[in-house]
Formats: sequence, C-alpha cells, structure tokens
Amino acid sequence: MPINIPKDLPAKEILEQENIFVMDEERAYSQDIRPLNIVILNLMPEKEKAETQLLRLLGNSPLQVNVTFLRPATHEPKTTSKHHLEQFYTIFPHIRHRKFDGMIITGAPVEQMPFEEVTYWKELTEIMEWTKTNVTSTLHICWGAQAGLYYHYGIPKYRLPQKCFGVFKHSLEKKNVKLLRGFDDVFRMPHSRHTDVKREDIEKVPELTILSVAEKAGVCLVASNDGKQIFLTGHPEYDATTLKEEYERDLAKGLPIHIPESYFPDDDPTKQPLNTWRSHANLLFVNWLNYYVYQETPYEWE
Ligand SMILES: CC(=O)SCCNC(=O)CCNC(=O)[C@H](O)C(C)(C)COP(=O)(O)OP(=O)(O)OC[C@H]1O[C@@H](n2cnc3c(N)ncnc32)[C@H](O)[C@@H]1OP(=O)(O)O
Ligand SMILES: N[C@@H](CCO)C(=O)O
Repeated sequence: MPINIPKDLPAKEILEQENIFVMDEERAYSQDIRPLNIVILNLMPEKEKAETQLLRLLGNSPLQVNVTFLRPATHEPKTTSKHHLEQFYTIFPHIRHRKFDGMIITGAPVEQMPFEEVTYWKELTEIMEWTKTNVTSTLHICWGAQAGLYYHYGIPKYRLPQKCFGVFKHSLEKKNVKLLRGFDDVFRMPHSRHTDVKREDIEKVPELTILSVAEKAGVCLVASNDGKQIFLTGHPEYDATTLKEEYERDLAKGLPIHIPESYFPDDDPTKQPLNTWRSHANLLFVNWLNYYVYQETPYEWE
C-alpha cells in the first residue's frame, strides 16, 4: 500500500528515489477503491490443491478480491471431479466479454511435450491473446510462464539433462523494481520442472526484463516492460510438503529422480521439510496485486 505523507517531508524524496510507493495527499483524496476481479486459469490436474495454495497468497492483503476459476473447455480433465468443475468453474466463452484486473495462468504437467500437442493449446492461445486487451496484468506460473513466453515472444523451452528439483537461492537482477519491493538480496523458491527457458533468448527481446535468477535454476522471474505480463518459472505457492510428494510419487513409479536440492533437513528424505520460501511468496503476490493490478487497473472498466 502507498504511504500517504505531506508533500514537503524530506523523507518523501529519498523514498521516491528508492522507488518506494509514496502518494501525496492530493492523489490519496482522489483515489477510488473497489474489489479487484481476478481470474485463475487452473491447468493443474490437482485443481483443489492449487486453488488453496493460490487463494492463501491472494488473500494476504487488505484488498478485496473477487475470484473466478476458469478451466479449458477443450480438455476433459481426468484428475479433478466433474462435480467440482461444474460447481466452481467457468469456461472462456462465458467470460470473454468481461474485463479482469488480474489473471493467473498456472503450471501444468505437460512441459515435456511440444506446446502444440497440448489438447487445449489453441484455446490457451486465444485466452492469451484476449489478455492483451481484457486483463490489466497476467501472472504466468511454471509451464504457464513457458507457454506465455512462447506464445507472446516466440521463446522456446529446452529439455534439461535432469529435473530442476529443489529449493534454490535466487538473486535480484534489478534494484528498485516494484515486483521485488521489500525482497531480501537473496531469497529461496521451489522449482520442479524438466524444461527451462534460456537467458540468452529472453535478452534478445527488448520488451522483456529479467528480474531474478538462480544460479542453479536459471531464470526465475521475467516481466514485460509495461508490467502487463509477469512470468515466474518457480512455484512459490507450493506447500512445505509438495516437493516431497512429487519425489515420493516418482520414486514409487520407478522414474529417475534425485532428492530435491536444499529441501529436506540434512538432505535426509525421512526428515520433515520446512517451508523456507513462504515470506517471499507472500511478498511477491502482494506486490503484484498492489503495484501491477490495483494501482494500474481503471476504476471504471467492466
Ligand atoms: C512444470 C509445471 O508447470 S509443474 C506444475 C504441474 N505439476 C503438477 O501438477 C504436480 C502434481 N501432478 C501430479 O502429481 C500428476 O500429474 C498426477 C498424479 C495428478 C496425475 O498423474 P498421471 O495420472 O500420471 O497423469 P498424467 O501425467 O498422464 O497427466 C497429468 C495431467 O496432464 C494432462 N495431459 C496429459 N497429456 C496431455 C495433453 N496432450 N494435453 C493436455 N493435457 C494433457 C492429463 O490430462 C492430466 O491432467 P488432467 O487431470 O487435468 O486431465
Ligand atoms: N512439478 C511437476 C513437473 C512435471 O511437469 C511434477 O513434478 O509433477
């Protein structure tokens, strides 16, 4: 939230230089407030888990948020029950006439196939095109980020020699960026994917800025310069035990999988993992909601 202080207070200039959000009284008096409309395109098979994880982060701000859950109309999900989908989800034809302040496009376990082989790829490209005119800012997560970078900017994904799997240390590439406001110089975030996007490919696109990278997990956070599109290759929304569940699932299936890096205490999979990324996950979501959605979206829109 912005701090509302007198115009002539010396701290105002210092904070503005640091890009801290300061609002003077004149603007504060004229600012209107309404609930934000956020649509979540949930592509995760275990939809109920993803709902809880994302809502937990979206709910941690003083802003009122109306959430609409969207699912692809062109895919018959096998994991989530029909009843749950009918009760809580809508499809694109029913909302395409609307404007939304924010959108989240989740990950999906389809990263090892070409984008065009994903059953709902055509529908997803229509939705991504629509976000340009009907959504103030879209946050793409994991496969959603790879799909968005590919659709909007032609950036390919590459198969990794082994799964990028663990909780990695990230550094900030840019200072005084609103999305990273309040972040420590080093922070941790889980990654869990078999594919990657390359820094060199992103650097060729002048509309994109890399905001954070991890030495061992590569590019983590990218934003379009107008803030309309944010791409996040990690999973800050994951619970403490999500990587453990994925690890045990793959072990049981006999798949080649290594212990998630820097995750279990003493790298011992019998010990209970701790969540060491929650505070930055909350900060990232609240920064996105405030600076890229609430402060940017028109008051009268729908
Ligand atoms: C890289 C990222 O974005 S990570 C985020 C995704 N991670 C996760 O979902 C982790 C949790 N998921 C899981 O553990 C597993 O997917 C499970 C246990 C839920 C299901 O595993 P399996 O039964 O082996 O299913 P399978 O791997 O064949 O398919 C998984 C999903 O991909 C979907 N899928 C498979 N092929 C395609 C395709 N060509 N196009 C679209 N979707 C496809 C399946 O339909 C299923 O999703 P659905 O339940 O929504 O329909
Ligand atoms: N996080 C995913 C990656 C696969 O797309 C999983 O382990 O299921």
